Amino acid sequence: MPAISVDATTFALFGALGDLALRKLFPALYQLDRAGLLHGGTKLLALSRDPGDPQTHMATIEQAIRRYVPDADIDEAVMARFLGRMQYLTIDFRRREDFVPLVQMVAPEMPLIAYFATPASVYGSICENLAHAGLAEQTRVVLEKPIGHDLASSRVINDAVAEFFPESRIYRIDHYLGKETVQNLIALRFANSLFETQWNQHHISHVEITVAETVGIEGRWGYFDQAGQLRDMIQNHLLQLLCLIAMDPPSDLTADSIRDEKVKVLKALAPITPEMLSQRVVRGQYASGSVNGKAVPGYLEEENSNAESSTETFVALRADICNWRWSGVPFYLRTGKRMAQKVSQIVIHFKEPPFYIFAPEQRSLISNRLIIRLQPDEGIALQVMTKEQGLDKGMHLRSGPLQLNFSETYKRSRIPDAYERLLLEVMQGNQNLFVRKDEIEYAWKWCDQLIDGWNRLGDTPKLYPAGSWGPVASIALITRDGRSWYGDL
Ligand SMILES: NC(=O)C1=CN([C@@H]2O[C@H](COP(=O)(O)OP(=O)(O)OC[C@H]3O[C@@H](n4cnc5c(N)ncnc54)[C@H](OP(=O)(O)O)[C@@H]3O)[C@@H](O)[C@H]2O)C=CC1
Ligand SMILES: O=C1O[C@H](COP(=O)(O)O)[C@@H](O)[C@H](O)[C@H]1O
Repeated sequence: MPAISVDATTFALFGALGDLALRKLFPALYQLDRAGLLHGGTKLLALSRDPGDPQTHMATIEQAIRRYVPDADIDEAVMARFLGRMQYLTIDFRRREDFVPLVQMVAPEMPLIAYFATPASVYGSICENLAHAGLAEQTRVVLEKPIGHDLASSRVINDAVAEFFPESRIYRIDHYLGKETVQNLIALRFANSLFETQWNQHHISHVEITVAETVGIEGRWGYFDQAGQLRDMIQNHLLQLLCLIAMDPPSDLTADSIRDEKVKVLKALAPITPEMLSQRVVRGQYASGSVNGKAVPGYLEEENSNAESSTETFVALRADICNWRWSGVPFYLRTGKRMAQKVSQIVIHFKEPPFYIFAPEQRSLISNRLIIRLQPDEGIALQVMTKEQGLDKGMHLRSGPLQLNFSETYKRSRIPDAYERLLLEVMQGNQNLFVRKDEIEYAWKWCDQLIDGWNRLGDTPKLYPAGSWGPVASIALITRDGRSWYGDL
């Protein structure tokens, strides 16, 4: 039996036949059921405007689960139980009258979780219609990212939702916060005094955050071309990672204590003016190339593409945090599609010892690094200097890792998908892993100035071959400061 207890809920998935629902959300819900983490009384409502036969739609959902859940995890008894919880309803989320049959399907005594796997432009209508149907009081709403495409549009959406729901019942998803290794950042930093005493500008020279993907835009041109990598990845996932690395210790683990500390970091990010852009930020767009030995088209040759697009698929930048802890410590961020390798990692580079007593030619070797690998091969490595072994070696130094690989050390067969964790947290009414309105707004404010600068300068992205580490200029961005991207890779 699982150690945690979860109350019965009605879980209504708006956009049940969309890409996110089929690829991520239903498989995650199935895994929760398999793990015994869905209460026996929990009901699932699959909501979509497709008027076809409900049985056909349920079959589509079942097929998606069978496709995206590993074969070894498919248990026919669980599948039957899972599908038995589900009802399908055809509903246009903008039409008030369509919510009447929904009310009949919602158990009045249970919390209703309304998950919006839809474009953000319909969030306001769904909230208004839920409220009009008399369902608001029992409802927690879950909003997918991105919320808007800039500060102004995010405020419009957040305000439309806030008209009907208090902040305490709004769950804004950033799925990186549900990744086991991202949560580990909090344990690593605040449960080990070893690190926390070193975690400042006295001891750290710089920080790298890399989220490199090998995938392209996976048929999502319509969405992605309007967004670009800055809005799609930096505004949310990478800035959240930066906050978790840079924030001061929260006084407890409550949602607001953690969020308060994250907001302080976002507020302290130094502006990057248009004059600084060329030195601090590099935009790229992938051209054709080869990824993992397979030829792939360039961004402008993707399905449904527009050959004129100057949307970026890569961003590298240097961010500076203006506070006592981080003054003079650059944070180098980079993320891109169609890169050489899928890897998300954070590298903390520590400063050299204050006085050097070893052979001068070995000086360049000396550097302690903490490498936090978020995916794949989740783990932590601390690069430390030791003496080379052997009578003939004298005091020759070498760098080696103290290594913790999570799957090997803890013999865990499966690291749960981020959505499993996040869905469970919503069911438990716990907001720790969700993003507060002001976090979203400060993140947009900082990203907006970059986009405004690009627009003002008429900036166009630099091409990089698919399967590489991005435009050459992204290497110059860091070598200019006498450093290099760790490992590349
Ligand atoms: N897909 C992904 O990997 C990720 C998605 N997201 C976010 O998740 C959300 C969903 O994305 P995704 O699944 O890719 O998008 P899709 O377009 O695949 O799915 C959205 C679904 O919402 C439905 N819908 C839209 N308007 C209405 C309406 N008025 N009434 C009823 N149904 C409606 C669409 O129906 P129809 O087809 O009829 O238009 C569609 O089934 C978005 O906010 C996106 O930004 C976030 C991170 C990753
Ligand atoms: O939110 C998004 O994230 C994915 C990358 O997520 P990961 O868990 O595979 O690292 C990205 O591909 C997508 O464009 C973006 O919308």
